[in-house]
Amino acid sequence: MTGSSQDKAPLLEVSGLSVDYGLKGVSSRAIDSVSFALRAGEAVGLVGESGSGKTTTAMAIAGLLSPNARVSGGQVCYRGNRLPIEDDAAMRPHRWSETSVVFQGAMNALNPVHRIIKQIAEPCMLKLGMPRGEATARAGELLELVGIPADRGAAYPHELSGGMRQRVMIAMALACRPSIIIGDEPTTALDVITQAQILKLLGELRSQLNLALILITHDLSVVAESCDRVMIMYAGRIVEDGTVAEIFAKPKHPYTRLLIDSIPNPANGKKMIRPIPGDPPNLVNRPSGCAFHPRCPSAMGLCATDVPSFDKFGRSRVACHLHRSSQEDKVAAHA
Ligand SMILES: Nc1ncnc2c1ncn2[C@@H]1O[C@H](COP(=O)(O)OP(=O)(O)OP(=O)(O)O)[C@@H](O)[C@H]1O
Repeated sequence: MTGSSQDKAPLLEVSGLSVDYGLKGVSSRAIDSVSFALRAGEAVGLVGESGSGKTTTAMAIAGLLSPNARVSGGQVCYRGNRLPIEDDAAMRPHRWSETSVVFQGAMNALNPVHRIIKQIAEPCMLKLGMPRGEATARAGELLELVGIPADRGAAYPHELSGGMRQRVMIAMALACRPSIIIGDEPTTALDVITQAQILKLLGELRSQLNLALILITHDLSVVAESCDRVMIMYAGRIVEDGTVAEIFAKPKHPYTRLLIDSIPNPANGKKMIRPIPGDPPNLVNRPSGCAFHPRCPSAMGLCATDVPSFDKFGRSRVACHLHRSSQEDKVAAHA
């Protein structure tokens, strides 16, 4: 963990960010009032069930929202400057520059008919204005940086293993010298050993280049190994945010507790992922109050009517009616 980054001003500040998708005339809010800050060199895990809004949050920050998405509120500031995230054209110069994304499934993202060196050199030419020779030399350096000998640059994507292709994707993401890398399930398609190697590489690059990392995953054990902090998302909102040590030792939100409980642990005989009972909510028809209340084992009357705001606890924050300084007393009194 890197406690030293704690005192520095944020590199990225996301405030009240909301994004809606329009589909067949129906609008649904995919993320709602998402706020957080990210410091240089910090690694934050973004965790939640499928559909909780992790990718939408990432795409809004990176300027890669799909055409049917609309930023309906909030702002994103990079080094104190507001990014024009609601304007696709104005966002173009920022794309892949300040924040880059490494997606899962490199085979789909790479062009099968171009040598990998060419694919890495391209963003150096297009975004950094480098002449071809200089861009090719930089592409070779980037390959070496991600652990691939530069002379393998002549290979086509199908000639590389899945892990090597993911390393190529990381090299491409680094091409324009970003300060933030978002890994959107970057190791999901890989076997366990290759997954560990790619996570190790991201960790090494992070300290070598002082990169901030947002790691999107369903897998809390990946977060525990690779991140300083974790943010838990449910139905488009962050419900808990804190250091990995705090959240794993003392999860406050019932959803976080169930997520942690769902991790298999052969040491105590829990061999399979234990799914959380119930289904994630339909975002077109979001439950009132706390969106988790219909599935929450600890829900109270208030949870069905009032949206919980954040309360701070040390370096963590949680949005849950069970955990308000005043409410904690009430709950304890009725226990
Ligand atoms: N292009 C789109 N058009 C319409 N709805 C979308 C689009 N992309 C995402 N959504 C919806 O927005 C919500 C959030 O999706 P998002 O992909 O951000 O969640 P996620 O947490 O990243 O999920 P996953 O883990 O499955 O990738 C979901 O209800 C999803 O169906």
